[in-house]
Amino acid sequence: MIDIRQVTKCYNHVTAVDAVTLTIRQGEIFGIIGYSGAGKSTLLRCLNLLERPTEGNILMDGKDLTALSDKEVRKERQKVGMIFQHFHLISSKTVFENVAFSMKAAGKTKEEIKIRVQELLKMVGLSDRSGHYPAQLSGGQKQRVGIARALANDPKVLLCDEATSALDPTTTKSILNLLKEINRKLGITIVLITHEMEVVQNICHRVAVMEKGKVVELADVYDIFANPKTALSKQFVQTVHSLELPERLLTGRKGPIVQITFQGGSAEEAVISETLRQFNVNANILHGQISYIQDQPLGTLIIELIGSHTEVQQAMDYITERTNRLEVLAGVA
Ligand SMILES: Nc1ncnc2c1ncn2[C@@H]1O[C@H](COP(=O)(O)OP(=O)(O)OP(=O)(O)O)[C@@H](O)[C@H]1O
Repeated sequence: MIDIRQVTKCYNHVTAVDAVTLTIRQGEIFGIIGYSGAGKSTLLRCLNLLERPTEGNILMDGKDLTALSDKEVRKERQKVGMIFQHFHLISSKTVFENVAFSMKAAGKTKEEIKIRVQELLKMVGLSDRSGHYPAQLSGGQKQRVGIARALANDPKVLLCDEATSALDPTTTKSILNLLKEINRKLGITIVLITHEMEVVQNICHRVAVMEKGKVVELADVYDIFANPKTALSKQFVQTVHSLELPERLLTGRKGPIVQITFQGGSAEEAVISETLRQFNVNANILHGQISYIQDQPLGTLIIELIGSHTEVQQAMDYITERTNRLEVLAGVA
């Protein structure tokens, strides 16, 4: 468990992180999202004291890292692995040597290193690339080496600094799947920063949204998609879940156009067909999508409801009662 208590980091006159308090739970995948300059990297680097907070404390499993000397911090840092957007591999060393590097520094024997590196390369799917140099690898393969290297000293926590931002969408997916597998199989806590909501949707259990050095929203990932509270979270959610209707569809309709959000159980019920059976209205489907976040369905549907004023109103009340989320987009009857 990582306890971040009132952490502030200032650079001269810039407050990069501003009094952040949050707890990252053991074994979760925790996302930190924000636009460029929000303070994500600085906060992440404070977690293993690559940056010393100007104020506040970082507690890892109850131990206050900010109270330790630099030497003690270096020892504690071995419990935390880190992977980077641009991989940071040593170009003059082979894949094997890159992964082995920090194990040597930690005092492991040659035999221990050999066995462990082979294990790690197998886990990241690179057993056949052991003797290759970074320049001979694709971006995805380089990141796999980065992940193997980060796991070399059996860390409890893995920090990921925009780990997939330099990769294409397919490679991104495979790296995210690998991180998910590592989290599930090894129980390692993962903290990742990103500016892509798709990454959060794909892999995270909880997310903190950052703006100007502060955490403006903290929620389970499903909840942030189903019910984003701040304008910034809404913007991020819309980058993944946006049902934009052409302007011409919003005008000249016969009835109101409503957007319905189906969450959890309601996404699997036949709310619309039951509405049509109970009330004398027709529904014209204009747009819709259903996503699965942490295996939970989240659906959005935009329909035009056609019928008498009273029946349409009753139908809307019924849908609201069943789904909790109905928003009139245009043409109230
Ligand atoms: N070493 C530094 N010296 C001075 N200012 C810094 C330093 N590192 C970060 N900053 C400033 O702190 C603020 C937050 O930067 P940070 O890199 O943490 O944001 P970020 O959300 O990670 O952005 P990005 O996604 O672009 O990396 C920015 O205004 C940045 O210019």
